[in-house]
Amino acid sequence: MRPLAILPSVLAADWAHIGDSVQKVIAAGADIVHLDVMDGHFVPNISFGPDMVKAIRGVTDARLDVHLMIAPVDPYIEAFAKAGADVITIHPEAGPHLHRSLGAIRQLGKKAGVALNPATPVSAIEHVLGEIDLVLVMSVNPGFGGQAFIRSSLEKLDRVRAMTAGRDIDIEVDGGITAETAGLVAGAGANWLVAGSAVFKGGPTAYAGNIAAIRKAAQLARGELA
Ligand SMILES: O=C(CO)[C@H](O)[C@H](O)COP(=O)(O)O
Ligand SMILES: [Co+2]
Repeated sequence: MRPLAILPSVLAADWAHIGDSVQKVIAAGADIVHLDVMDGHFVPNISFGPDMVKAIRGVTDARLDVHLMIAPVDPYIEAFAKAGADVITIHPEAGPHLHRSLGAIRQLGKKAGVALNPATPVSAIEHVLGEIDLVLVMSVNPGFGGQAFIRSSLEKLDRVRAMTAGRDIDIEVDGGITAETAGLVAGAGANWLVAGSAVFKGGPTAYAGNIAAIRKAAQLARGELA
């Protein structure tokens, strides 16, 4: 089994104290930081750009997982790589040549991911399996935190697991992940669990308990706990 990771999405962090929030959530047990970049065009919301990634890079050595919900994506890949991303994930709909964009990410020395929207078929990754390090299964429609988990993503995770079996590819799930849904997605094959609202709810004193509850549910589903 591939290592389990819990990734807080800073979309739900305290943006007035972003550096502090990120450092506290890492100290509370988070494994990797998930950064949602939205352009108001590919998705109906605007978040932040490479300068925010650079600022967060400046306050932590933790891995940064940058989820690009922007189109066109190609002109911005290098800026996010230079800003300090470790993983860059793109949507197949965001550029004309997915294979080329993935190659560009790896050329910059970064891990490359493909994100599948709820309506995007798993076949979108079939011919780029050799070019990716990660598949991100969206379990909400992209654009906002705090949405309800879409259950059909469980079947999609199953299919992604079958398609990527035997390859060095992590399976990430993003949207509506809580202590309740974490076990379901981990049981269906996800090993990177993104959670925004469910990690940051209750403020800094609650981060450790929130992360532990998500991790425990996932570990139970993976058969790692009695
Ligand atoms: O990519 C995203 C939205 O497009 C976010 O990563 C995701 O929604 C996380 O937020 P929450 O855990 O609150 O659902
Ligand atoms: Co995301």
